[in-house]
Amino acid sequence: MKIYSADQIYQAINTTIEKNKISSNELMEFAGIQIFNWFHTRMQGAQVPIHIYCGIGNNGGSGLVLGRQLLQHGYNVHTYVVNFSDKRTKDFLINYDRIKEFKVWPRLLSSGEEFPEMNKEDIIVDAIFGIGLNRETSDWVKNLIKYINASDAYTVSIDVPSGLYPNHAPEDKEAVIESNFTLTGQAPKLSFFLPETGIYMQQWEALNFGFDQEYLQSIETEVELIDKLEILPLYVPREKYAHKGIYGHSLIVGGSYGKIGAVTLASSACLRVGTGLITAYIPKCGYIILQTSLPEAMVICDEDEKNITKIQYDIEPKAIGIGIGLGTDAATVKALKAFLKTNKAPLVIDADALNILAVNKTLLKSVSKGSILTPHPKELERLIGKWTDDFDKLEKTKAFSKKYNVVVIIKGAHTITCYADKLYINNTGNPGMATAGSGDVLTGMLTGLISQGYDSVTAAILGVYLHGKAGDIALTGLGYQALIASDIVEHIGDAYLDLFKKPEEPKEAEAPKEEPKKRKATQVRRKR
Ligand SMILES: NC(=O)C1=CN([C@@H]2O[C@H](COP(=O)(O)OP(=O)(O)OC[C@H]3O[C@@H](n4cnc5c(N)ncnc54)[C@H](O)[C@@H]3O)[C@@H](O)[C@H]2O)[C@@H](O)CC1
Ligand SMILES: Nc1ncnc2c1ncn2[C@@H]1O[C@H](COP(=O)(O)OP(=O)(O)O)[C@@H](O)[C@H]1O
Ligand SMILES: [K+]
Repeated sequence: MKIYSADQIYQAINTTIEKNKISSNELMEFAGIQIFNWFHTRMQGAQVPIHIYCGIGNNGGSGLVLGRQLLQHGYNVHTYVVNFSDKRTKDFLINYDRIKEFKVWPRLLSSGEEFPEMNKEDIIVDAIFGIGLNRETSDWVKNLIKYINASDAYTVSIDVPSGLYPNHAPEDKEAVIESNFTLTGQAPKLSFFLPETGIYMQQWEALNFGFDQEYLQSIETEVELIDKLEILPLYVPREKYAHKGIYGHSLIVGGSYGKIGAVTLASSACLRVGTGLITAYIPKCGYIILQTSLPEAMVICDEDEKNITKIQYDIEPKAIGIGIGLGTDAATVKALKAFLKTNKAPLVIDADALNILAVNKTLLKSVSKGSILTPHPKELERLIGKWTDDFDKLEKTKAFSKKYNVVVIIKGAHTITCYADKLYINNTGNPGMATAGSGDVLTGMLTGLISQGYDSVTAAILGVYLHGKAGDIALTGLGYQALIASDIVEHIGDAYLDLFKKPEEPKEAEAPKEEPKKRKATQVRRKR
C-alpha cells in the first residue's frame, strides 16, 4: 500500500476537486459521511455521549460534518471548536454554519476557558489538527490535549492523532492525542509506523475519503507499506524438476567461543527459507556443536579455536551472511578487512561485522554489490551517526544507502527496508520477537533468499515479511514472553504456506494482536 506524503495528499485533494468538478466542501462532506458510517455501523444508535473536538482547519471541518451527521441520526453529540486561530478555513466555516441548522451551537474553547466535563465511558472524537499542523501548539491547546488524554475515554482521531506532524517528531511528547483508533484518509501516514510517533495510536483504519483513485494510483511514493498483497507477486515458486544446485549455496560466516548458537540459528533459518546448500564457516570450537545440532549443514573451520582469523574456503557461495556471533577480536577484524577486499558475492552483514564496519568506514567501499546491512537501532547509529528524530533517521539512512549502494534494513517493530530513496515498511512481526537471536534468524533467511536468486531488495522485503509472519504464527499458543528465536525458525514453513491461504482483503485495519488494552499505550508506558 502506498504511503503518501502530506504534499501528495494535498495534491490529491486538489486534483480530485478539479478533475471531478466538485467543490472542496463536497469532498469534505463525502469524507465526513464515511467517518459517520464507521461510527453508525458500530454504535447502532447507542446514546453514549460523543464529544467532538474540532480545530478551525479542514480536519475540524470534517469533525463538524461528522457531528451534523450524528445529530441527524439522533446521537448524543457535544461539539467543541478549539479556537486556536482566527484563520478558519472556508470549508470549516461552511460546516460551522451548517451544524447550526440543528439548533446546535458548538461550544467555543479558547485560552482560559474551562474544559468540558467528560466521563471515561464517553467517546471522544479528535478533529483538532490533521496533516496541516505546522508549528508547536499554544500552551492552552496542549493542556486541552493532556486533559483529553487524562480522561481515559475511548478516543477516535480523524486522519491523524492531533499533534503529530507529517515529517518530524513532536517537540512536546505530551502534546499529542493518544488515540485508540485513527480513521485516516485513504492510506496510513508514515508517522504511524515509527517508534517515536507510532506510540500515539493503537489501531488505524484507512477510509475512502473520495480522493481520485486514478490519480492516487499514478503517484509514485517514496514509502510503501508491505503486506501479503505486496508480497505475493514477489514470490517465485519452486520448480518441479529443480535440484539443490538451482537454489544456491549459502555461506554463513560467524561465531566465536560462546556464540556458536547464533550461527546454528542463522544456518537453520537459511535452510528453512529454502537454500539448496549451506556451509557454516566457524572457529574450531563450534565444529561438534554445529554438526550435531544441524546435520544438514556443512562446516568449514577456521584454524583458530575461538575466533575467526582467516576467511578462506574453496566453495562458490551465491550469498554470504556474515557477522553473527563474530566478536571483534583484532585477528577477526583483520580477517574481515582482507575478506571484503576480495569477495564478490552479495553479503548480508549483521551484528559485529556492522560494528567493525562502523569503526572502519573506508571498508564500506569494499562491500560487494547487492549487499544488505541489517542494523538494529544502536548499530545503525554507529553507521550513520546520531539523528534528531525518526524522520531524520530515515533521511540519513537513505543518504547512506545511496552513498554505498547497499540495502539497509532498519530492524525493530515495523522494520523498514531502505534502498536509495525508497522505504518499505513491514507490517508483520510482534514484540515477542524482541528476544535473543531473532536477528540471527533474519540474517540466515535473507542469505537463503539471495542464494535462491532473489535480488537483494526483493530478498529484503520478502525476508523481513516472512520473518515477521513466522513470528506471528509462532506467537499463537506461546505468547510474547515464551517466544524464542528457534520458534521463528520452526514457523518459516508456515509463513510460506500462509501466503497461499485465502487472499486477504486489501488491508485497511491493523488487526489487533492481543486483547485490547484497557489503558492507552503511552499511558501504560508512563505508568500513570
Ligand atoms: N476537502 C478537504 O480539504 C478535505 C480535508 N480533509 C482533512 O483536512 C486536513 C488538512 O486540513 P488543513 O490543511 O486545513 O489542516 P488542519 O486541519 O490540520 O489544520 C491546521 C490549521 O491550523 C493551522 N495551524 C497549524 N499548526 C498550528 C498551530 N500549532 N497553531 C495554530 N494553528 C495552526 C494551519 O495553518 C491550518 O490552517 C486533513 O488532515 C484531513 O483531515 C479531509 O477531511 C478530506 C477532505
Ligand atoms: N517489538 C518488535 N516488534 C516486531 N519485531 C521486533 C520487535 N523487536 C524486535 N523485533 C525483530 O526481531 C529482530 C531482532 O534483531 P536483533 O536486535 O538483531 O536481535 P539479535 O541480535 O538478538 O539477534 C529484528 O528482526 C526485529 O525487527
Ligand atoms: K485529528
